[in-house]
Amino acid sequence: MTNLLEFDNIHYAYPNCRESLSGVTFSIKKGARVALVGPNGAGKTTLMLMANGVLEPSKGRVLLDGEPLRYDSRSLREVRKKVGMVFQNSDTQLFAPTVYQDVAFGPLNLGMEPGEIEKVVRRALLEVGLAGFEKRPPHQLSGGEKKRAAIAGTLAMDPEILVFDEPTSSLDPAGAADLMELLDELHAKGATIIISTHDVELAYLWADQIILMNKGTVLHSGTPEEVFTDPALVTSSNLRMPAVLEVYTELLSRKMVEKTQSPKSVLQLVSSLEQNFSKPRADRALGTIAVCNVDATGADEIKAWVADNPGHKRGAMGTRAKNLAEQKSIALDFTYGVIDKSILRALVGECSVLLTPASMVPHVFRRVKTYCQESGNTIAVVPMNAKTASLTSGALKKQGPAE
Ligand SMILES: Nc1ncnc2c1ncn2[C@@H]1O[C@H](COP(=O)(O)OP(=O)(O)OP(=O)(O)O)[C@@H](O)[C@H]1O
Repeated sequence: MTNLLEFDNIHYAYPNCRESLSGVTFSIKKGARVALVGPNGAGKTTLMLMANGVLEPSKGRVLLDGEPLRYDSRSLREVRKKVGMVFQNSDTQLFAPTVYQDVAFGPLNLGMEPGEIEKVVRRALLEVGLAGFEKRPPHQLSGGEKKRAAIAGTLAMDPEILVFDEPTSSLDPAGAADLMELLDELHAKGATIIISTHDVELAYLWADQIILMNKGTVLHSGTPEEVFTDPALVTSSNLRMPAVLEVYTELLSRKMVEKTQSPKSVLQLVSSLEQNFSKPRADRALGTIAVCNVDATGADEIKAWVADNPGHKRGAMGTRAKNLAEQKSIALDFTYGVIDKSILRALVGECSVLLTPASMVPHVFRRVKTYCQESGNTIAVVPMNAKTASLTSGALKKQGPAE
């Protein structure tokens, strides 16, 4: 895979200050999920502002698609079409009298036709779960809604790379989980995503590349496992190990689990323990997981299915699925980490149904299938209807049948 974005020996000092970035070098591949991780003042925000040319390095180069960034206004316009930035504080990004006008601002500046603007604004608002919010003044929105409106403004430009500074910092746990699901959806549709965070749990679980920073330098660029299983590296960046790894390390030292791939989630940790204490048994009755594509299934069909299957736990991924559940008074058992939770329930013989947007259906099938391959357990994952089944062929082709 080629490098989409490269930082080559970047130095930067704010006026009359000492250097905030000192010789930062790393690259990002197309389609990556990257987390810049580091303590306060590490230089994460400053580096992100380099990604779409808001700041120009005092020394070194930023390369986009192999081409060094140029800082004249015409070149910067092109860069900002490709690299969208969502700031930590949404209030600095939202300024128009209505949500519609805010989201339309970028496309309007690009000189898009009014008909086209309307299309992209409606699509962006639908994507972030804010359809119907067009006329609302942004300052009256909740923190989570403001964040989504700011993301819609960026999506309206259809960027290839999305950069989020501390995306979950002002959100409650449910809001943060919703937002990360939205990022997963955008990633599933092909976006390259970069976030900054000091939340090690989130970075460890979500990213496939970690850029560990401290004091304006990169300590390490590598996989989450490489970074977070190295206690010296974690300590040198004033961070701590993710809780699940800390528990795993303790269990390892007591020989209560075998040394295998480091667990990323409670599910994987439980699987390691289970492998040691009770080998998976072919005769054990496991629950099934039904998956429903909410983008192509009528709300009444879903409600009827749920009524016909009262024993199933219910989970929803993404705002559209959660909104639908709320509108139709479908009580949810899982609203975050839903795939892992449904697998955990299946392991004790309980069935679940997951309501998900179309883009996440193949992902659910792949995740369950991967779990089954790794654990030796066999959990059936089934499409709720034909409109969901049609989305699963890619997932099944890649990894063989799901059941
Ligand atoms: N506008 C500015 N003027 C002067 N110095 C700044 C400015 N913005 C940031 N700095 C300094 O640059 C360094 C890096 O700050 P930066 O905000 O990039 O770090 P960060 O890793 O994003 O921190 P946080 O996690 O707290 O947001 C810090 O020493 C900070 O004081």
